[in-house]
Amino acid sequence: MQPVHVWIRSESRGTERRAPVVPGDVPVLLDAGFEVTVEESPQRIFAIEEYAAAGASVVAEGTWPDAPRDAYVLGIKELSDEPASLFHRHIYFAHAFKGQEDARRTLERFRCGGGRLLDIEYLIDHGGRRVVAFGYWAGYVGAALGVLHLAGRLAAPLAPMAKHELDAELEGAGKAGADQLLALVTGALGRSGRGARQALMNAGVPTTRWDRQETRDLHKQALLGHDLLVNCVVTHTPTTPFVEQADLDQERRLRVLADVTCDVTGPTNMLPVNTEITTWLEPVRRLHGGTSEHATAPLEVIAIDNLPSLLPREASEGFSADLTPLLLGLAGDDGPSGPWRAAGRAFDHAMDELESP
Ligand SMILES: NC(=O)c1ccc[n+]([C@@H]2O[C@H](COP(=O)([O-])OP(=O)(O)OC[C@H]3O[C@@H](n4cnc5c(N)ncnc54)[C@H](O)[C@@H]3O)[C@@H](O)[C@H]2O)c1
Repeated sequence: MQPVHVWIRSESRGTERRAPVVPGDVPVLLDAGFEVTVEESPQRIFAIEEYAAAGASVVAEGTWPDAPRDAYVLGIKELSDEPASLFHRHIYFAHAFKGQEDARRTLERFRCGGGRLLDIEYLIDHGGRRVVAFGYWAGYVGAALGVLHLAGRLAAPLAPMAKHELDAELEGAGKAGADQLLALVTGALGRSGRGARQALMNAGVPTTRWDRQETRDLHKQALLGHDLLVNCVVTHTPTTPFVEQADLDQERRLRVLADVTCDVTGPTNMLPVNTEITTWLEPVRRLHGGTSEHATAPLEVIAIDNLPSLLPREASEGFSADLTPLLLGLAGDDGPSGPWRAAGRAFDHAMDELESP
């Protein structure tokens, strides 16, 4: 077994309250012989005292550039802009392998310092499936926001909350008439689809579930016959979109799209009537004013790309439960386990692309 040092850094984004490993999972790493260091953080949902009580070493916020060279620096979202060169092995969601904004700059920083990026999005199993993701709580919050908006109970700006507060709102919405709504979840068998179904169940909203099989021959009228569509589909092959511009002038019951997938500019956007995300400040945007001819209501969209951050405690707990056993795989005598090797290959590929003209 190889000695491993995991350094949990503070998040650079002020609204990011989640943690990749929760205090309750620190002993799992310590018992396996890991060294665990945690940076202080003003916004993290878990107090630093909880990490200290669990046995982690505590250091000041933002000190990871001074971490021992062999430490794995672990976070969730983007790094701070400094230092310019990165020489550690970093584990986080960098969104830097598909030509996204800032991708090149991020990769250049790794090249400059000789560090490595093990992007959590690229931790996959033999079947190519992601092994750790925030999907469940994204679906839960996405569906909840859709119901609350339809019930006239969504107050902006949004802010991180506790699950019991959100559930109380959902229950209230159900009692106030949301249980008369009809919801459709697409991608219903996936991680976020399951979360969405649970939130709708908590609100008492009758829900239709569609996954690949049910959308093979898309029944557009059936789709438009729901008040709320919660889209949780992941697909890499362009297929018939669920809602297109031409559908909006049709007679329809559909009033709100809660787009959990948020693939708003991608070639496989299943809701091409929308091409922009919405935000915590303005969670809902109007896409169509409705038609007098059919007496149809306006159509609105909620497409927030950081939904799990609104339930930071539950999102962190679920994520940590999946990530912690994987971290143990960093210590293998024969080198890191399969998912880490897959993430390493994705990084090498991205760096090769960077070099090519
Ligand atoms: N908005 C956010 O804050 C947020 C947070 C986390 C994840 N996400 C995104 O949510 C999406 C869902 O993630 P997940 O973890 O639930 O994925 P998942 O792979 O667990 O589930 C996707 C589901 O889509 C189904 N599917 C694929 N093609 C379909 C089709 N044509 N019709 C119907 N169903 C189809 C699959 O069978 C699967 O059940 C991802 O794009 C992810 O990046 C968004």
